[in-house]
Amino acid sequence: MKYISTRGQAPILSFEEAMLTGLARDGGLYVPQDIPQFSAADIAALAGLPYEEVAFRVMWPFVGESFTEEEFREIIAKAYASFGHAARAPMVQLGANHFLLELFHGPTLAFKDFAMQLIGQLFQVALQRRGEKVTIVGATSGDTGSAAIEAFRGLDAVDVFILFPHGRVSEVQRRQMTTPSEANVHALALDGDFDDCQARLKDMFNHFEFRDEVSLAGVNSINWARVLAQIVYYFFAATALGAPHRPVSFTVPTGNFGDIFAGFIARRMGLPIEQLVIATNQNDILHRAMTSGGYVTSGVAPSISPSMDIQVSSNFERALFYAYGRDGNAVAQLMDELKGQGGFTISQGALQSLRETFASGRASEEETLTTIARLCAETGEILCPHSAVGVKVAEEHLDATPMITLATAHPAKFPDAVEAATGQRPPLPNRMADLYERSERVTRVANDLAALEALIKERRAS
Ligand SMILES: Cc1ncc(COP(=O)(O)O)c(C=O)c1O
Ligand SMILES: N[C@@H](CCOP(=O)(O)O)C(=O)O
Repeated sequence: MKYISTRGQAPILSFEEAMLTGLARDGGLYVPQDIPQFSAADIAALAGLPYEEVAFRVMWPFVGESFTEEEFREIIAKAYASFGHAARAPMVQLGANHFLLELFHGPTLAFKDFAMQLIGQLFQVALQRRGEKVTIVGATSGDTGSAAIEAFRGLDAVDVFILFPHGRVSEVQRRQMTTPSEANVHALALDGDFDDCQARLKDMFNHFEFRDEVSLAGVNSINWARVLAQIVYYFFAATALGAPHRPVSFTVPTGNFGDIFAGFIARRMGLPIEQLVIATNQNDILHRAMTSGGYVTSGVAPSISPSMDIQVSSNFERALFYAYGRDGNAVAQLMDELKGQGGFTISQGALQSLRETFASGRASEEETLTTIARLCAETGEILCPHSAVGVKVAEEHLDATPMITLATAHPAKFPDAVEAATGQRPPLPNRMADLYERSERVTRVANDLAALEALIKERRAS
């Protein structure tokens, strides 16, 4: 299996190379040259298997020559061993035809652990084999950062620097990033929003002298391996509800478009997904783009679902690549317009293609709070605000097909919003009950590329 860039001008890479490279050198994102196809029999055979076995069968065709089968099975086993639920991704029923897939039982209580725990193991094996070290720089609106730190803390071959927007993540998210004491972990609070963090990260990747000097690697969902790991739970959940014999729909709380793009790939692999619904908070650029065809940035408004406070949604580029018939030049032109003019218009053909796959909706702050309160009263399920955005939008798309909403974080990560809605403050699991007592270590940084690069060069272990 080989990987190509969405902008068509970067070297074609193997899975391992694409994983260690992160952003393509033409500024694009890596996607598989061909998408493996699963027959109805292949899909039916997944029903009832343990999560780890589903993970192996779904991901193996994408990985092939980069790892041996034995290595890859062992990596998967280690990745999910620390999850706090035997099913890894349990599903609960919310209504007659509505299900919630709980993706928050990993070590940092967010869906990011599914991919990050796997990537941590993959990086270790690959770097040890190559005798190399890397500098990981990540941008986070709260959850990617803590999951990355958890996956890479204490590893000799990796320094991990996480940029998060100062004052715009929840206290639990911040503490998860600032309390690890390992010398290879560096939490950086940037004066700006998540889009600024992600823009500086991409600037670093596009500054080849810096990139090569520090052996820059990325673990945001710009990294194909992140998307790959997230495809698995679409198959796991859909087969639990009767796929391939019965189609299902998914609603996904969306920010950087990585999670829902994994659903798009699952669908292209043959999984019968009827509706794939983008659920946004008040930062609704994706919903506006799907409705009007105009992808126009307008500044981030802080919300009670802070991990989705994003305007420049990285993985939308991957969806555009397919909507434009895999035309890298067209994608590169749109991305130039986004950088230069703050937006672009999606062509009629591409918009139609996107609408054939994706539906969309938005939840206001008020609607998010009332959804948390109502679900708690009606079902006893306490939702985090991101999952509540998903549930509210899913309810607008219910029909005869079972709808699965992705619950992307544990409510205890966002206790203020949950308390405002329900009067209850959800407790942290026992293993992190002392999080508020641990001492913090963080560096406040300006939104300045040169200063950030200098700090990273100085801090990383040479
Ligand atoms: C809790 C939570 N929900 C939803 C999202 C949105 O996911 P994506 O960025 O893959 O669209 C994020 C962050 O990415 C998140 O942390
Ligand atoms: N919501 C994310 C933003 C970064 O997304 P990623 O999936 O591209 O890593 C976060 O929590 O950091």
